[in-house]
Amino acid sequence: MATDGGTDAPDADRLPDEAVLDELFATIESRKAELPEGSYTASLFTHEKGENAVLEKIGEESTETILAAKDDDLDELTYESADLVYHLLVLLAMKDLDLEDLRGELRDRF
Ligand SMILES: N=c1c2ncn([C@@H]3O[C@H](COP(=O)(O)OP(=O)(O)OP(=O)(O)O)[C@@H](O)[C@H]3O)c2ncn1[C@@H]1O[C@H](COP(=O)(O)O)[C@@H](O)[C@H]1O
Repeated sequence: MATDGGTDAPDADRLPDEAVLDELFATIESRKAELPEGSYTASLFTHEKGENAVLEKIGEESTETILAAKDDDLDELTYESADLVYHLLVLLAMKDLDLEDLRGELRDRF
């Protein structure tokens, strides 16, 4: 897991679980705007091949998620799912989409 590269990240011990996705996305958007050195997330927004790198990661993490599920390894499934969701959120931010777009799409399916 990446270390925090800035001062805007929430205190994980005090953050309610239901706020984690919002805080993660806000951190990703902050990295996109401020591009701090040493941040893996920022590197994805600055690298020439950043979009391809994210797409490749989504492919890799999807495969690892599938393999964990097939192995019934629930810890690994949780870990790989988190990697997958993180990279998916980076991709949304890269395309100027946000969690509201995702929530709206899901809400429309109810
Ligand atoms: N949730 C994540 C997160 N999940 C995965 N990653 C990074 O994604 C990269 C690729 O993941 P992998 O699992 O593939 O890691 P790997 O070590 O290359 O392993 P392999 O699969 O290649 O063997 C690693 O560098 C991970 O650290 C993440 N990097 C950051 N975050 C969040 O983003 C915030 C900002 O982090 P910075 O990127 O440091 O600014 C952090 O506080 C976290 O909340």
